[in-house]
Amino acid sequence: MSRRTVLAARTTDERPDTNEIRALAESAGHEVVAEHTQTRPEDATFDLGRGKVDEVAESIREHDARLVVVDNELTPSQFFAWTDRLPDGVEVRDRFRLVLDIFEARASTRRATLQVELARLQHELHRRREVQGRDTEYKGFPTHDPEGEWIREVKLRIDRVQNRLDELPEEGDENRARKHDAGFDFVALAGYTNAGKSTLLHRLADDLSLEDLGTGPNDLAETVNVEDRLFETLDTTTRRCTVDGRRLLVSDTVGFIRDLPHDLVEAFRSTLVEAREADVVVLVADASKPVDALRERVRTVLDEVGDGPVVPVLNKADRVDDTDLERTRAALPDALDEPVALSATKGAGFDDLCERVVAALPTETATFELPHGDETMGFVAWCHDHGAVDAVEYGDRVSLELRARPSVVEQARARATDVTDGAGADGRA
Ligand SMILES: Nc1nc2c(ncn2[C@@H]2O[C@H](COP(=O)(O)OP(=O)(O)OP(=O)(O)O)[C@@H](O)[C@H]2O)c(=O)[nH]1
Ligand SMILES: [Mg+2]
Repeated sequence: MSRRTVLAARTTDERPDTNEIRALAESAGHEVVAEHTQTRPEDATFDLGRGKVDEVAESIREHDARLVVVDNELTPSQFFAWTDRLPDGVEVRDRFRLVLDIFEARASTRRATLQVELARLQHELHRRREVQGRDTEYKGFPTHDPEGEWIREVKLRIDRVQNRLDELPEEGDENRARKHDAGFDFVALAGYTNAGKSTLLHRLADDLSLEDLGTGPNDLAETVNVEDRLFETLDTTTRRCTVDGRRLLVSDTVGFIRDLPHDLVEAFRSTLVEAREADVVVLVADASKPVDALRERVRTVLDEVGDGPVVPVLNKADRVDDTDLERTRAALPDALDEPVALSATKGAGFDDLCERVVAALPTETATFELPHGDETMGFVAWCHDHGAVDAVEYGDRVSLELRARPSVVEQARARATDVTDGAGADGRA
């Protein structure tokens, strides 16, 4: 529900940057009418100082606001202290609850809905544990629970949701191995929320007019028309494309955000596995962000994506001039390779990206020489289906150069041996 909203943000040693929390509040559908910031250590009662909380309360009256968003994670007691200090009927959201609200509103698949439910319950469990045994009676929140009954009840609900999640069909390791053997390479797009991952995925698949594995026809329109809706994608979408003869399964993943609440990260772990298990991760960053914010965002994502090859992308290059782009390039963490500058909406930089992704894939090459015959033709067709055939020549014998995943090349060698053995001639692999 949309509400007139006042923001409150505190950081310990620098002026708080409210851009992100504002974008989050707006993504949740709220109208931000005022903001109040403070630089100081955390106050145990409110997080911000008491005087600042009173200033926020005053601002709420003045602007007739109904909601306060605090850009930190509040403890249960801070949460209730805020509610007590504000005019009646005004609600409080901290960063966690706001992000959860957005996730809840966006969840459109059964998996995403259950994952959000799991995160909410886990958070509830932590809160209950925190207030367990305290004397204070928080509004509507029982604290006297000597038998631990409320905690048991939440745990039961967590088990129930977890069981339902476990029952959903998984893209398991077995499936992945089968697709690898069939010649598919896995590429994951990972990045901060709103960096342009979904736009890039659509462009990659559409530009090459390749088969779409299961996204609705309207989701591009939705993605492109709405400016800066955070956490647009909550479930993994996978599309197929062929680049330089290699067949890729490219997955979009849920976006990251600074301080993404731990319970949410846990709940969405299966989506993140997509990035961790990929052959190559394309790390998408929004080049139009200020350099410091961008570096921080890239680090946040890097921490989560595992140790495999990473191709960094500076997307939205259309929004910055060359000087700024160079500055951004230089500011990326040293551990990263040179980034690819790209515009997913304008379609620039795709050739570079494709080249870099293919170069990062696990690859082996082999040359085969085989006798003419039906079996060899079958072998040639198999190679085309499972990898990139860089050359085929039909001379005295058929000669073929294959470039593919090492496991595919291994299968090809076995098949070539069968062909030559069957033909009673010697083949060379
Ligand atoms: N100017 C410009 N805008 C872009 C570009 N790529 C994406 N956008 C816009 O950035 C916004 C976010 O794009 P998405 O593709 O939804 O971002 P995402 O990374 O999938 O976001 P989440 O699903 O929330 O993690 C949309 O409004 C896009 O139109 C680009 O290259 N240039
Ligand atoms: Mg997305």
